[in-house]
Amino acid sequence: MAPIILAQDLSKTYRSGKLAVTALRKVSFAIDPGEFVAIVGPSGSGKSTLFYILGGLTHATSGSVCIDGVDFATLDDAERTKMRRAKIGFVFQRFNLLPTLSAMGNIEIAHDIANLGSPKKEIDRPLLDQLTHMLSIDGRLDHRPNELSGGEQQRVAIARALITRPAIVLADEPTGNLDTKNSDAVLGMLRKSSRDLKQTVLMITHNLEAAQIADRILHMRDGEITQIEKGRG
Ligand SMILES: Nc1ncnc2c1ncn2[C@@H]1O[C@H](COP(=O)(O)OP(=O)(O)OP(=O)(O)O)[C@@H](O)[C@H]1O
Repeated sequence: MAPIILAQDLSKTYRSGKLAVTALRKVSFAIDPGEFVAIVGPSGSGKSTLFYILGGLTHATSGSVCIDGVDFATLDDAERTKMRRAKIGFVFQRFNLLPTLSAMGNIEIAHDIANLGSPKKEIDRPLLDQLTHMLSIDGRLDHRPNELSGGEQQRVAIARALITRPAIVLADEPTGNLDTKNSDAVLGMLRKSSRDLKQTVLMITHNLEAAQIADRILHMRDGEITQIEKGRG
């Protein structure tokens, strides 16, 4: 099976004037389609840097990233943006929903953005129904983010990430702002999306216990992967 994410010798050095901070040092790994992988590590170990590079939001200093067989380095900025919209769904710690749109509007706009520049395509209604039901937000779709709990907002953000059937969902501390109950629900949904929808999920977290829900756990320290552990899955 060809990997959906292939990272080879990724290094990143941030420079400002004479100062240089190396955040990643020759990081390599491969992730299979449908796998749920957690990346854990202490603050400053390079997790967010890796997230931004895999999401095509910043460049590596050296090394390569292939997403679904396409090497980022072969794309110009416009092509990379297009690929990011089509292939990657993002879930952030702060939910990042648009405050003036309803939950439904937030999900629909992700579909519209992913299809920008392509012939108009209707939203996938059966998938929308499945996701909103799975995430127990079907009764909340008319509400704006400020009328939803943190857990509900994050579940809307997950529906928004999954509605485009991205090759990968990248989640950066998705439970960082949630209490235990909502955190368990969100982790459960990410687990379910990998198991039932065959969705590849890469989740960054500080929380070693949360990481156990993954199939595999990559431990980072000082910009390197120091250990690969099997999760409970
Ligand atoms: N824009 C930047 N300019 C300079 N140094 C940076 C920049 N971004 C990150 N760093 C440095 O790179 C290293 C890795 O940071 P990174 O944010 O990737 O770690 P992290 O594991 O995500 O940390 P946290 O869990 O605290 O978010 C740190 O030493 C950090 O100070």
